[in-house]
Amino acid sequence: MSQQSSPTVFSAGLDIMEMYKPKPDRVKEFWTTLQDVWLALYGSSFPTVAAINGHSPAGGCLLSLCCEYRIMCPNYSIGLNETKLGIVAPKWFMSSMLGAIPYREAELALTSGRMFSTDEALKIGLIDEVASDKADAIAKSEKFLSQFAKIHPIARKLTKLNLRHSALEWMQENKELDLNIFISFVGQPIVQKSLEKYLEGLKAKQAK
Ligand SMILES: CCCCCCC/C=C/C(=O)SCCNC(=O)CCNC(=O)[C@H](O)C(C)(C)COP(=O)(O)OP(=O)(O)OC[C@H]1O[C@@H](n2cnc3c(N)ncnc32)[C@H](O)[C@@H]1OP(=O)(O)O
Repeated sequence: MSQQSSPTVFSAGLDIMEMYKPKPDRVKEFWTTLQDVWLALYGSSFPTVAAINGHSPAGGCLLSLCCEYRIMCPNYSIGLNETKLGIVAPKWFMSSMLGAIPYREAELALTSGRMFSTDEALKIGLIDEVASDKADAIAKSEKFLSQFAKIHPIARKLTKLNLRHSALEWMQENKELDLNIFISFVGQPIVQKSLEKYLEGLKAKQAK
C-alpha cells in the first residue's frame, strides 16, 4: 500500500531541480533510480494499491499507476502533465497510463498534459474509488487487498506479471537506451528553457 504523510501532496513528481541544469555526476543515478523504482513497483508480485491523499502530478501519478488499484481523496489533482513542462512522458509512463484508461482518453490527456480532479479521474477510470479522507482511503485499500486472501497467490501473481510482461521486458532490455534518451533530451536548450519557465510559474504562484 502506498500513501503519503504530506497533508496535501501525494507526490509532486520528479524533482524538477534535478532536471533543470542537471549535474552530470547525478543525472545517471537520478534516472536509473526512477527506472528501478518503476521496475520494482510495477513488477511487484504482491497486490498493490495507492491511497492517494494529495495532489499527484507526473511522477506522482506514475507511482500510483504502478499499483493495481487507486483510491483518491476529494479535491486533489492527478495526471501526467509533462507536456505542460515542455517535456515528454517516456514510453513506460505512457504504457502505465494505458494500463488504466482507454487509448483515446490517454492520448487526449498526455498530449495536453491534463490534470484531472478526483471526480474527473474517477469518471475516466484513472482512479478506481473515491475515499472521504485518508483513514477511509486506508480502510478501502485494506478491503481491496483482503479480497486476494481467497485467490490462489501463485495464480494471482502469474496473471498480474503476464499482463505486465511486455512493458517490464521492454524496460529490462532497454534501460541504457532509455537513460541515454533522457540525458540527451534533458540537455537540450529548448527543454531547459521550458523547465526554467515552469519553475518561474511555480515560484510566482507561491509568491501570490
Ligand atoms: C524523454 C525523457 C524526458 C523527461 C521525462 C521526465 C518525466 C518527468 C516527470 C515529473 O515528475 S516532472 C515534475 C512534475 N511535477 C509538477 O509539475 C508539480 C509541480 N508542483 C505543483 O504543482 C505544486 O507545487 C504542488 C505539488 C501541487 C504543491 O502545491 P503547493 O501549493 O502545496 O506548493 P507550492 O507552493 O506550489 O510548492 C512548494 C515548493 O515546492 C517546489 N516544488 C513543487 N513541485 C516541485 C517539483 N516537482 N520539483 C521541484 N520543486 C518542486 C515549488 O517550486 C516550491 O518551492 P520553493 O519556492 O518553496 O523553493
